[in-house]
Amino acid sequence: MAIEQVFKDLPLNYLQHGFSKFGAANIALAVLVTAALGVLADYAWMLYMRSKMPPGPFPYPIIGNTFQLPDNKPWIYFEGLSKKYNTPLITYWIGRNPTVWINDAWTANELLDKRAGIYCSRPRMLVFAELGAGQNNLVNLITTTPAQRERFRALRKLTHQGVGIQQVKRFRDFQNDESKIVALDLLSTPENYVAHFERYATSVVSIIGFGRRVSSPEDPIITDVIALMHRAASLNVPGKKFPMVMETFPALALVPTAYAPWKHGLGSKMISYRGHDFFYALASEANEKPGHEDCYAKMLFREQAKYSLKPREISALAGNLFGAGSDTSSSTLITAILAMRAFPETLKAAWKELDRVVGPNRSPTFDDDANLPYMRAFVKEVFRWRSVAIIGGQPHAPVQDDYYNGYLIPKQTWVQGNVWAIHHNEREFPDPDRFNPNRFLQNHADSRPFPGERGYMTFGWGRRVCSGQALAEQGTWVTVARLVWGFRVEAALDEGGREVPVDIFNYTNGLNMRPQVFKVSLKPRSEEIRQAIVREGEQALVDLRPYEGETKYRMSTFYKK
Ligand code: HEM
Repeated sequence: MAIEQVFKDLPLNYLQHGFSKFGAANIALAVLVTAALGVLADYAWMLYMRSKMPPGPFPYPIIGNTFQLPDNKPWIYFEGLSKKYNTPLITYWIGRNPTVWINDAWTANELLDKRAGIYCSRPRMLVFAELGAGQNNLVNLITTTPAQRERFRALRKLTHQGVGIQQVKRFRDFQNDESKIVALDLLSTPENYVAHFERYATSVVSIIGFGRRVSSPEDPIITDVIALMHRAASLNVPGKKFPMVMETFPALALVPTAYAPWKHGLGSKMISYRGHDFFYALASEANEKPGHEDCYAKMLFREQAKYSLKPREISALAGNLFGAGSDTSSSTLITAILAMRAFPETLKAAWKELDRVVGPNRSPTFDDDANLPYMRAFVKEVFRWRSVAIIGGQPHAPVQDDYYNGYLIPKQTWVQGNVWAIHHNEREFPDPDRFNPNRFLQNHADSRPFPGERGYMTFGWGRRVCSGQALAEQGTWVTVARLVWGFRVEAALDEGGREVPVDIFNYTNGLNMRPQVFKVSLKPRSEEIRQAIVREGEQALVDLRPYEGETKYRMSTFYKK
């Protein structure tokens, strides 16, 4: 409804009558008193909830703690609050909306893993869900009713049929080949390492989803989708600015976009948004093309009738491969390079192992994993040191009121795992900013107890744990192992021949974070290794030929600002 219509529909004649009968001043006073009583009652409710919920800074009426937030990286601020209040759980009010932040691994494990049946839902989310990737998208599904839970199970099952742990072994050949091409590309244009990683990550999910590889870093599927993901990631960081405030005042989302600057860049419930039509077009195109019968898009259309899949669900499931899988995986590889550049002593230990087990005439493959314990620890430390989904992705929400150490966590509260704080706790990870693979070596003096078998919480928890975890872990392992095996990662030199320093804290401010662009020198470790990279890379290009292909669709054609 246009805003003009709202004013048109107001019962103005009643207002005029009221003004003449009671006087404008009296009416204004009555309105003010009612509003003040409303704010007081609301604030009393906030304070009552505050007295029951985990501790945190004192909220103000209506605005809560919003304006106490720092401009950047609130996860560091929440880590500080957790230390200040000496509690793993912090309640923080954005407007009138309390979020419970979990800052400790054991508490996260207790609530989100052990009580997974309670913490399996998502809260109502305006920015990410209703105006973003869609409320019916698996990543945003609320699971408070039996019908919602049934839908969640169906969509999650379909996702696992596509990229679940049982499936990912069959992707190893092309994932390995794409990673060989990264090494080959780094020989000729090492300065473009970010673009090579983005191409790799996008190509892998594109082959899985659509049977089509992405051969150029300039392919719009990369540039468009990753740009969109960065925007979504920055919008979803709790902050002082719009649009997070819509989460506490959902009515703001009803204002037409033309009159609502806080909504620009977001979608609308009414029109095609967030690239849904684009992903549906990509999926249909793949479905109609002969060949690659096992690709995910074809599977979705085959299962459409059985699961009563709506077009929007097909597009969301297919689009999630890119949305959840390309920026995350490529950002993790950039972090790996930063770690190698900043902590060269860890490369020496890895080279010793790789030279003994693999040698210079071939690169490491999945079969070497069991014989490369240091390399395995190295990749685990990459996931721990600077986890890309730094606040654990979207919030969880309990489906019923719950209590932890006597504190109330009301049904449908935002519950956010602060992965930064969890992975920075000195108790589990002494000297946490040091990149130290030894933490993950069995019985090493630097290793400490941590809940769960993996030793990190990079992929989330419980029933919402990342559906692409196995795919991301195996791809990151093989690519990082190949990069370490193949390259000397050293300081870049400026025009004056001086080493260009790197800053291990200089990260973007998104919900998915990555290092800000930094300069680094990547050179093959030896002539034999260089030749092996060329030989393997060229063979990989041949082996990947069946996946070559074009799409006629562009996201920009569909995506409306
Ligand atoms: C390094 C790479 C990745 C990281 C660090 C990562 C991390 C995460 C995290 C933290 C969550 C939220 C978990 C929670 O709410 O507890 C998540 C959810 C999800 N991820 Fe990933 N992810 C990665 C790669 C992928 C890939 C490659 C795919 C698919 C191809 C994928 C698909 C998904 C999906 C579908 C969800 C939503 C699950 C749900 O809400 O039920 N992710 N991921």
